[in-house]
Amino acid sequence: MNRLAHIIWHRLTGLMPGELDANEVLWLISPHQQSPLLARRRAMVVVNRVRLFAFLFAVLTPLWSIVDYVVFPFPLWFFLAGMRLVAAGAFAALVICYKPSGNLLNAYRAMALLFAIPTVFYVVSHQVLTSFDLTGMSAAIGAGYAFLPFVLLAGLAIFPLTFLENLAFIAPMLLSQVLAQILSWGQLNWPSFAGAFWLMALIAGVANLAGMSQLAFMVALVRQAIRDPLTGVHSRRSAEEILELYGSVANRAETPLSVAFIDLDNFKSINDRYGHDEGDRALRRASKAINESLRSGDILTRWGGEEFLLIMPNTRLPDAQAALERLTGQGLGRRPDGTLLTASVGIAERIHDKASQWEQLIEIADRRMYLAKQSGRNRIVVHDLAADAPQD
Ligand SMILES: Nc1nc2c(ncn2[C@@H]2O[C@H](COP(=O)(O)OP(=O)(O)OP(=O)(O)O)[C@@H](O)[C@H]2O)c(=O)[nH]1
Repeated sequence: MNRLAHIIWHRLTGLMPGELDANEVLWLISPHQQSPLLARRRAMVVVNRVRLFAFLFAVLTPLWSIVDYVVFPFPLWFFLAGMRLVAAGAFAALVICYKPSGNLLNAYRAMALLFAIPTVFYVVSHQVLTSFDLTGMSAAIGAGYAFLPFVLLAGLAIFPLTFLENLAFIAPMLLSQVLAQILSWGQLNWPSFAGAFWLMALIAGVANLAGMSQLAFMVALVRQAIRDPLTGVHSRRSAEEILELYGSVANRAETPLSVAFIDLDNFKSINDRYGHDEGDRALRRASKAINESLRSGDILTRWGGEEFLLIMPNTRLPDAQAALERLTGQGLGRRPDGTLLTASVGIAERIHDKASQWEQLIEIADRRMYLAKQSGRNRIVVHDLAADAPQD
């Protein structure tokens, strides 16, 4: 049974573009536990697309009044033109007020507003149009208003969203379609309503798949951009982005943020004695050993060469020190001669070290790491005085 489930899962994930691993496939279902850098990039893309859409709607919505003017009786045109102006104003406000901040909640809000404006427009215009007895060309144009929900649902396809995020947007749109029909209960034509609703559900399904497929490509691209190719841990560039993100969150929420510089000891001798390839393998073993002892939420990055930077959000200095003692106590893998690979570590914490900028925090941790080296290596330094005892 387990094997069957494994085969099915394997086949399904094989359908996904971008060669996602099992964890990443789950990221297509729900935003929960997505990497903060992916969430940040997604939030930027979503807000930028909301603004593009809103700009197009702000221009096109009032322009359509010209067509309405030709085909509709004056009172109906007047009412619809007023609504179009209000909607265009709301779209323009979205373009002006929303800037991509990298915050996913902010991006959801922008999307909800983008979709709420035409949804309200649709529900109200549907009411008004059904109260007029339209014939000929005006009836044909009036019927065109009923396509708005279809356009909205199809528009979801341009956003890189997870399955559940898409559902959260699709459900209210389908519900408002039902609501619009119920409000005009008298004229309800059940077969045509059921047909239209079925078509909407199909479009929603296709848009959901399109959004997830965009997200899959984005996950693969972000992974390539943020990972160090040798060890697979975060690269220095992404470390700086993470520090920027976590630093500002910690400053705002007044929460602790610890960073640890982990510099492998006497690494040059591995290269010199056993060759560069053996050195690479030792680096991979070290990053694996550190990764395995991390708590979820801690982020390991390769700062350069044989130097790693561990970012520990919401962690006070004594807790960070205890975590690093546990880690270095086990050794960071083995050297080719079988002895333990050790490291010199410098730790700094935002509140304890009064560092409001992440650059200061890095500087302090780096200085302490050099103190650890000077004091004989294989030790952890958490203050600006030389350490006196090795780890083992
Ligand atoms: N194999 C391999 N070696 C690397 C890589 N990046 C940096 N190095 C090597 O790491 C070594 C770092 O040497 P040093 O800075 O002298 O430091 P160390 O020998 O670890 O000595 P201490 O830091 O003082 O304990 C150099 O020989 C670099 O060539 C890499 O990606 N692969």
